[in-house]
Amino acid sequence: MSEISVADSPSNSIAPTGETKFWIRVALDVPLQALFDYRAGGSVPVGTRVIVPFGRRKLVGIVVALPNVPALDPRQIKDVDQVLDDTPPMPADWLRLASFAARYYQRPLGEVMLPALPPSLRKVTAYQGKRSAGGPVQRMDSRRKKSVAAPAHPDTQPELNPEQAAAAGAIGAVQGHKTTLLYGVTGSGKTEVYLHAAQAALERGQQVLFLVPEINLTPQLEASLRARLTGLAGPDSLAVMHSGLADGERLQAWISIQRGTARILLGTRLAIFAPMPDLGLIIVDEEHDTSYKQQDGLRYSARDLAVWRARDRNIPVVLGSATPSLESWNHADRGHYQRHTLARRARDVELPKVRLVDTRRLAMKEGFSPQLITALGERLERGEQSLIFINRRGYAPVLNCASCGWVSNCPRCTAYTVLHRGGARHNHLQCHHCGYQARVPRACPDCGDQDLKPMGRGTQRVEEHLAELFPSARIARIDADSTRLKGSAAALFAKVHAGEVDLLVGTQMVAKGHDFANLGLVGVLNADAMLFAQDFRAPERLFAQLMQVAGRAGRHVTGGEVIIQTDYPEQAVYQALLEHNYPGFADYGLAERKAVGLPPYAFQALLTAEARELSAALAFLADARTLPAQDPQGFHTASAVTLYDPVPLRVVRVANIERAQLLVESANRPALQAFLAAWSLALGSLARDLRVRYNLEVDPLEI
Ligand SMILES: Nc1ncnc2c1ncn2[C@@H]1O[C@H](COP(=O)(O)OP(=O)(O)OP(=O)(O)O)[C@@H](O)[C@H]1O
Ligand SMILES: [Zn+2]
Repeated sequence: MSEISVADSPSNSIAPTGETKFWIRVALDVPLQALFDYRAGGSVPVGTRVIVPFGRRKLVGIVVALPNVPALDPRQIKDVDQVLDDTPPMPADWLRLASFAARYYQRPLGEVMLPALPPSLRKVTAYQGKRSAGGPVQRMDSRRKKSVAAPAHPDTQPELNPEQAAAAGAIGAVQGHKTTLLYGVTGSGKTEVYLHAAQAALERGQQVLFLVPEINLTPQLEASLRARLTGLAGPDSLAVMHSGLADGERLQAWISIQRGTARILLGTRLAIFAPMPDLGLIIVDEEHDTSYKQQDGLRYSARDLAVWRARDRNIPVVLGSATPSLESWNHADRGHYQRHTLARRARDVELPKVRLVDTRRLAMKEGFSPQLITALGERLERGEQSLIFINRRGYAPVLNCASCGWVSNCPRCTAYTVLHRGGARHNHLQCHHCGYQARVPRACPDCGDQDLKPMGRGTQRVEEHLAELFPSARIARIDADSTRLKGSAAALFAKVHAGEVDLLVGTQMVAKGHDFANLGLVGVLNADAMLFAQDFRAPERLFAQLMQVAGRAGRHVTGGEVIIQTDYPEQAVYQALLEHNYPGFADYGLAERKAVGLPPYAFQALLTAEARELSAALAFLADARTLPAQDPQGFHTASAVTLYDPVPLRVVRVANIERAQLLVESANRPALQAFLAAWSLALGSLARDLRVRYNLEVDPLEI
């Protein structure tokens, strides 16, 4: 993405002079590739929010241009209903970011801009109606008590080691724009480098945008930012933004950042759209993480937009990871990004020793090898914590009848229902695709046999088995089920950090970013499940995931160990893990991608269609495929673009909707972009005719 250099100039044409008519062009959150003209009573700056009539409704929109001549007959143009001036107009760089995102991801401008705002700034009812009381911003300001922020408990600031100092120095020395790829092995102290860079930016009077994949998983980071940086910039200088916030909290964070009272914004992907007048530095932690990709609506990559935004504003951006995406690694290889390496752990400890346990000829106990059981016992005896990683929640992925072969299928999806144990709903079967739930049948619905067996295992079953193996150990499970309630993830992690847990079982939620002081051993179950996935990025993701989880071991004291159970120890992914060899794995992966012309050596888009009948979805895609031939002029770059055959998705039916997809690929990004622009214009009416829902995703991460 960062190769795209088309900077959109904000379309703020000159306001009409000597005339009494003020035309405004407004972006609205409606699924139409169009902007809408209205008449205003006076001059309204570009970037202002307005309430306008639209059909029989009223909508909040954003003024994006001031045309001299409206696009329609002036007599047909309606008056603006209300000009919202309780916030400053959206700044020019924000408008540029939104128009770039709209163009690049092929969405109407209004469908990009409005959803980016906090809900209360885009709801008509927040401004009009009995209880609106001057609008949400005024209501917030009058309600808001001066926060009695906790005094910044000074945090011990370690002296940077030479590698960290070099990286922090290089980032600090950047004049104008540069992308820095901070490649630092797990536990190498990347956070410390970010903090130094952020501190320098704050001292220059700038704002800092700090993006993380998931906020609930990183309470430690928030605490460090608060302790270290708010001392410098004031108790209210840290704002936090993520999708779990209540509307009022989200509004408050947004307004404080836009007003400039907050100087640091810590947020998940949606924070990339926060207006930051003094933005001087962007940090993207765990830049490889797929959570940066929005999976519905505007399917943007916050990481890629961060690089674009930094370039547009001519400021530095730092992408950090122990396992960078191959895209970013390739940019660094080609000199587009400056790479800094932290090759050693920050504390005086060695990286953990990785062991592959070949499970092909072993007598396993409920999925545990004798080696892993012995190692767990030893760690317990020494008073150290261990982590068992299995990326599957629930008790068992499927229930099965031993006599007739019946399996628990979801009636609405082409997927098994997962057996869940206990909790408020007792035992039940649950579909992880559509949420369908059912009781566990007493007997096989097909043959009546009562011997139904759970097949395979998930976190709950592993937890149960650990309790049998180590009855006196204190066990905690961290997965999407055990952390459903607000605050529960933080509470569970706090217990782990306080040493109140001996054995921790978890999904990828435990792999991200945690700095466990007393964790000696990591055991990995069932890693092979991802080995042969069809997606060409599967090995990259598996490697990153295992490297991250392995990196939780032995962070504060030497002697960490990682045991990976596998049937395929000879696979390249595992061999590279043995040596913590990310660069080797990346070089190998890139060479392979290059040989077959896959990203980052090609650019892709994915058209997905959904319908009641698979045939309708496939027919839509087949028609979509022929559109270019019907309009060679409109699709003048079609010859540089490959359209593959439409195919059903692997999980073809979800919630009774059947899905198929068509992959589009080109070695030339501008050619692909031009193609997609023409294509997306034509797809809408085709989909309406065939009664198919579709979405077009640019740079898809999963195919
Ligand atoms: N210069 C330093 N001297 C001593 N300790 C340090 C230094 N820098 C960082 N540390 C400590 O090293 C540990 C690892 O640092 P940190 O969590 O930032 O690593 P990281 O690079 O983010 O790792 P990961 O990618 O695994 O999340 C922390 O406990 C941190 O306090
Ligand atoms: Zn289902």
